[in-house]
Amino acid sequence: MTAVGPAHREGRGARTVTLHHVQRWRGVEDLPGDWGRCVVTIGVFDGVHKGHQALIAQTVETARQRNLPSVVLTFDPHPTEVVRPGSHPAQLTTLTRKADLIEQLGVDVFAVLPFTPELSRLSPDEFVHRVLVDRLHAATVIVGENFRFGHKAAGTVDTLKILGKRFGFTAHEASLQGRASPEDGEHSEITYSSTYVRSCIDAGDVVAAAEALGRPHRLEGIVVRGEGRGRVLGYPTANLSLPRYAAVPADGVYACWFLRQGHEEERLPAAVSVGTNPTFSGRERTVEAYVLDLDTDLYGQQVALDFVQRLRGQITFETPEQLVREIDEDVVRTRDVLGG
Ligand SMILES: Cc1cc2nc3c(=O)[nH]c(=O)nc-3n(C[C@H](O)[C@H](O)[C@H](O)COP(=O)(O)O)c2cc1C
Ligand SMILES: Nc1ncnc2c1ncn2[C@@H]1O[C@H](COP(=O)(O)OP(=O)(O)O)[C@@H](O)[C@H]1O
Repeated sequence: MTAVGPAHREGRGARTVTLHHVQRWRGVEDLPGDWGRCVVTIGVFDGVHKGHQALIAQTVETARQRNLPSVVLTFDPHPTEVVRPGSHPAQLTTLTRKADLIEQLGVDVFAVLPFTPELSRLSPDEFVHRVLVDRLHAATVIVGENFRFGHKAAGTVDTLKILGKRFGFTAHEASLQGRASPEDGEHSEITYSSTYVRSCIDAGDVVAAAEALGRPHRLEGIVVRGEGRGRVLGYPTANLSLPRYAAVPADGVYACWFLRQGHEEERLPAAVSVGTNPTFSGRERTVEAYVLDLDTDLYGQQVALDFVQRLRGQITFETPEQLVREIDEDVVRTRDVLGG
């Protein structure tokens, strides 16, 4: 791990937290500006899918070869929301999870730029000058083939290359391709995108989403109170309060892994319902997990669900007894899918 500046910095509203020896920076002021050169990749990286993973791996590898620190520069909130308020796309990963996933890829620095209207108005030239040159001292910039930056998304990889000549860095574009599976050979490359993963999740195809992500899609939330009906039915369900833009799979019933903060070594099978509880004429769309092999109070706990397979759609049953019989079957199917 390359040492890059002090572990903790306090600046005008800027925060730095060091976790697992990886530096996390927030805000332009927080980027040191007084260190050597680096290899940087820039993007939103929502989902950290296989294409992102390949791009970040290339950045880490290039940095190692040149004995420079590797930097992942990302934005929060999603730029689309700032440019067109109300248009935030479904979010595949929270900022914290994104940081965790990216850190696992071996980067030295995870830097977040708050995406403000002011930042969105910087021309490509200004962005490069202020952020990449003045602050980061980029030696090499590696971005995805579809990368756009600066006011009105006017900047492209070619813009970076031209500005690189002027400011003394090199720019490279990396394809966002990943191999479908190692045994499929070299002709099975597919281009991954966050939009594609969102559409899989939206359609309930969590298997295709997992294939593109390289791991199951995860929803994280806090367990809140529901109607108090589940326990009466014999199937108590932990109802998740989710982050605002969370990418929720299509209504239906899913086999998931259930994880709890503070119990990191444990993952339990769960039969999960996504929908409005039409049998009871519910209105609110909820995500509720019946956790197999567990009987404990979960209210207020931070939990996560990894979506492995869709079992069926939501059904409006005529009686609660019919619903319970179907949930009996869902539990059997969940064990079949997840094993154990
Ligand atoms: C595995 C599973 C499958 C479910 N399937 C359906 C369904 O097909 N139709 C439906 O109306 N509700 C379904 N539900 C949701 C129940 O109606 C809901 O869990 C119950 O009303 C308890 O709600 P509460 O947690 O708010 O008390 C399902 C729940 C689980 C755990
Ligand atoms: N195996 C389990 N799966 C899910 N929740 C459980 C389980 N065992 C106990 N619980 C507790 O029961 C609560 C759910 O009971 P339920 O009657 O459905 O109430 P609510 O409508 O408030 O969700 C959960 O929030 C959790 O605290």
